[in-house]
Amino acid sequence: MIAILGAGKMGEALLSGVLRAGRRPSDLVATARREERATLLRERYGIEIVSNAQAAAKADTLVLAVKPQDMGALLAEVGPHVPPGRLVISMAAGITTSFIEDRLPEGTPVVRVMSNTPVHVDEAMSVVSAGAHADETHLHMAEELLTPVGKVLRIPESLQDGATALSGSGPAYFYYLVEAMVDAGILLGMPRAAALEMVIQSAVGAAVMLRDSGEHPVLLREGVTSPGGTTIAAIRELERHGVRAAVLEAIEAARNRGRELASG
Ligand SMILES: NC(=O)C1=CN([C@@H]2O[C@H](COP(=O)(O)OP(=O)(O)OC[C@H]3O[C@@H](n4cnc5c(N)ncnc54)[C@H](O)[C@@H]3O)[C@@H](O)[C@H]2O)C=CC1
Ligand SMILES: O=C(O)[C@@H]1CCC=N1
Repeated sequence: MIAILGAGKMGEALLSGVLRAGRRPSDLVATARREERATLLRERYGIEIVSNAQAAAKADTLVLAVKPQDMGALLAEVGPHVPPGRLVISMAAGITTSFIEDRLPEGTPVVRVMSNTPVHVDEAMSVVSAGAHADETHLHMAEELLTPVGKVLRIPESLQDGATALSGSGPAYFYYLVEAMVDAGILLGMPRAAALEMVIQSAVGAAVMLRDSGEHPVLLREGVTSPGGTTIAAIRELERHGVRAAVLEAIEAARNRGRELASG
């Protein structure tokens, strides 16, 4: 049995993905802080909503899906109820496996995961790292849980904060660019709906070519950039405004913020 502790946005997305992948609602339990949330999850997925202590006691795999700031309190609550040897999977940004291990019974296997919101459409990017007591079997169990909702990559834990900045937050950067491009369409006199459709389809087309062509992004961009044409006029402005440096600094700032989260 899998328990999702703190089934908010990410926890619910994983929960629904696991059910789409064919697990039965009776194989899952979840916990929620508010009663309305518990009722909604029960009605939407037909799963049992229990207390954190009950979930910790009955599940073989515990998925911790609360915000980093709530992790200390959650572990203090469930720590005494986790039987030895249970697999604990954390989805939280910044929280290290040692932070979790220190608050659970000695020897608890912990796998740290960073996923992203495309879990909703089975296109997530998830990265996994083993804690001190997690072995191949535990990594494999985490991968089995996450593979139905997208791609999974193993990385050393030292790269987890970087992965959080790159792929955990990644969808937000693309949405931000889409917003800005739609604004540009409005500036050029287009109706908002038309601008949105043009930008979204361009994003989808570009993403599919990136994923399926095997070409490096530089070559794909060169394919769009005609000598003396329109694209290079835009690229010159992006370069002049330092967009590449801004992206590097933004993602580094996200990585640094991740490092701060474990300390509260
Ligand atoms: N939103 C995102 O794009 C991503 C979030 N994450 C990570 O996933 C985790 C969850 O994030 P979200 O789903 O966005 O947050 P959220 O706020 O939607 O979900 C957390 C849920 O936990 C509940 N909760 C808090 N303490 C609890 C407790 N003691 N017992 C039971 N329930 C409790 C809250 O009421 C809330 O419903 C975070 O640690 C975040 O760093 C990871 C990747 C992407
Ligand atoms: O913004 C955040 O802290 C979370 C972690 C990765 C994406 N969202």
